Order: sequence, then C-alpha cells, then structure tokens
Amino acid sequence: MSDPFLRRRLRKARRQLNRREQQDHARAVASRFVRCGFGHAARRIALYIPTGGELDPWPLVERLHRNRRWYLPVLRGHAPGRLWFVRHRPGEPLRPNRYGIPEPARRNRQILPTHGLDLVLVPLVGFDHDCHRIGMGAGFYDRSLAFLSSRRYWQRPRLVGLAHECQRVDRIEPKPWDVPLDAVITEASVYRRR
Ligand SMILES: Nc1nc2c(c(=O)[nH]1)N(C=O)[C@@H](CNc1ccc(C(=O)N[C@@H](CCC(=O)O)C(=O)O)cc1)CN2
Ligand SMILES: Nc1ncnc2c1ncn2[C@@H]1O[C@H](COP(=O)(O)OP(=O)(O)OP(=O)(O)O)[C@@H](O)[C@H]1O
Repeated sequence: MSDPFLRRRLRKARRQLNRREQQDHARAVASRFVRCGFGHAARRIALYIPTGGELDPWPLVERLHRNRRWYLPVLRGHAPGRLWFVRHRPGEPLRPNRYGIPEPARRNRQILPTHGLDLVLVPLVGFDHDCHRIGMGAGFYDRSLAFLSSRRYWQRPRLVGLAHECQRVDRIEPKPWDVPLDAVITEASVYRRR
C-alpha cells in the first residue's frame, strides 16, 4: 500500500478516538478474541505496545490464563528492516526505540525470530474484508513474515490483526510482498480470511 493520503487519514482516525472509546474497543476485542479461541493453543504470543491510537492489546494478557509467554517486537541494527521478538514480563524494563515505541531494554535472553512464535498480534493502520493490511509503511512486519509464503517452515504462527472498526477500508490492493492476516478483530466484528 503506498497511498500516503489514505495512510494519514486512517492514522488520524485512530488517534482521534477518545480514552473511553479506546478502552471500550480494547475490552470488546479481548472478549471476541477469547470467545473465538484464537489464543487457545498458543503458548508464545507476540503483541505490541500501542502507539498513536492503535488498539490496546493488553486487556488480552489479563484475560488469558497463565501458561503463556508474551513477546514484544524489537528493531535490531544488524538485521535492518526485520523484527525480532523478545520475551517480556510485566514490570521488566522498557526503553524507547528510534520511533519512540518502548521495547524491552534487555534483549540478551529469550529472543525469537517470527517463526518461533505461535501467534502474532499485529498492529495495523488499515485493513479490508479479506484481511489485507496497511501498516506504518516501513515494511517491518511484511519482511519479518515473508517466510510464511515459502514452505520451508511446517510450523507457522497465526497472524491476527487488532484494530478499530474505523480502520476498515473497502478494498486494499495487495502488493506482492504483503502478507495477509488470518483474521482481523475489531470492537464490532471478526473478519476471517476467505
Ligand atoms: N505499536 C507498534 N509497535 C511496532 C510497530 C507498529 O506498527 N506498532 N511496528 C510496525 O512496523 C514496528 C515499528 N515500525 C514503525 C514504523 C514507522 C513508524 C513511524 O512513526 N514513522 C513515522 C516517521 C518515521 C521517523 O520518525 O523517521 C511516520 O510514518 O510518521 C513507527 C514505527 C515495530 N513496533
Ligand atoms: N519481504 C520483503 N522483502 C523486501 N522488502 C520488503 C518486503 N516486504 C516489504 N518490503 C518493502 O517495505 C516497504 C514498505 O512496504 P508497505 O508499504 O507494504 O509497508 P506496510 O505493510 O504498510 O508496513 P509495516 O509492515 O511496517 O507495518 C516497501 O517499499 C517494500 O519494498
């Protein structure tokens, strides 16, 4: 997706939701997620620290039972353009990355590439009915998930986008490198890839 105007409009809509709406949507998404059983078998789950009005995934952590490991994306200098995922426990130190988004400050232990995860909760700027996604425009998730289109890995994480309904657009023309999500959950609905 390369339309900067659409991206800007969607980012603005996301940012303009008030605190109450943010909280209501985050809770509703967490309930749908649990009800659909998406996290049922997943043990290693990536989520994100929300920024700029992104849907807050943290109510999910409280809703799911203990024996799960949570991971946050980190940008690494020696793997430009790709995300790695570092295990995070509540209370562990975070520090802002180059975009100001907090990420785990200690990354020596428990770092995984994307294919080591069972489930990736993916932040997004826009999405459509077919679970195509518009991201921040740097291609981080697309690059990190590109292995999914090769068959080298028998084990693959499920990809679930979390969003506000106001981020849905009629149709996103996918680029060759865009990796479709398995589902997108909003406060109003669950969209599954057809
Ligand atoms: N919460 C969250 N964490 C995430 C992502 C995300 O989309 N959301 N990412 C998903 O990829 C990665 C970070 N990617 C990002 C890509 C661009 C910008 C950004 O704000 N770009 C600015 C200008 C960039 C600059 O300051 O140089 C912009 O577009 O206005 C932020 C994060 C990893 N962590
Ligand atoms: N698998 C890939 N290999 C190499 N380059 C890629 C790959 N995926 C995406 N890119 C590059 O990343 C750039 C941004 O892609 P795009 O506009 O689709 O990002 P996005 O999906 O909106 O962002 P993000 O994934 O960071 O949230 C593109 O110019 C593209 O060339």
